[in-house]
Amino acid sequence: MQIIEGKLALEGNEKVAIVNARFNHIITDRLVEGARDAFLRHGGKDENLDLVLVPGAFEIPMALERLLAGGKYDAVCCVGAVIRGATPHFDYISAEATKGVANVALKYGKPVTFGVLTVDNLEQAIERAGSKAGNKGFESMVGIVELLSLYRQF
Ligand SMILES: Nc1c(NC[C@H](O)[C@H](O)[C@H](O)CO)[nH]c(=O)[nH]c1=O
Ligand SMILES: CC(=O)[C@@H](O)COP(=O)(O)O
Repeated sequence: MQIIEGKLALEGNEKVAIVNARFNHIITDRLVEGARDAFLRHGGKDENLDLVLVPGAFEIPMALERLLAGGKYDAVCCVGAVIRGATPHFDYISAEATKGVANVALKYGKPVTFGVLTVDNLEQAIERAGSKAGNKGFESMVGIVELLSLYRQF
């Protein structure tokens, strides 16, 4: 049986964008740090990494669409933090961000990962932004590294 999988190493010439939602930036800034760390530690060059800032998670899909349509980037890592409040707003923002990113990714066939936290409270967000539950930004960029290697094979 042939197993086709990506390597956890960049070639060094890949151009990648991070789309970050500023909302809850106390959290999302940490996700960006994790994503950048992963990119550099897996062979990426800092001059090949761009950070695109949008107001909130709801705006991530449109920024993703414009970045991929422009053809400048080999992959896009999306990060954000949607934290449940007192109203159903959380459900709408989370759903639209998730489905929007998925739909755009399928349209362009380039590596896109979803590192947007959708959590019930700030403590859960902190745990996933560089503490006891890891860093979702780092994890999402590792996914980009793997997909860039994988998609070269087919
Ligand atoms: N409550 C959160 C938001 N809300 C803002 C929306 O994402 C959007 O920017 C606004 O509705 C204007 O279109 N965004 C997050 O990223 N996280 C939240 O917890
Ligand atoms: C995810 C959100 O939009 C949330 O932060 C909004 O809080 P609230 O539901 O209390 O207005």
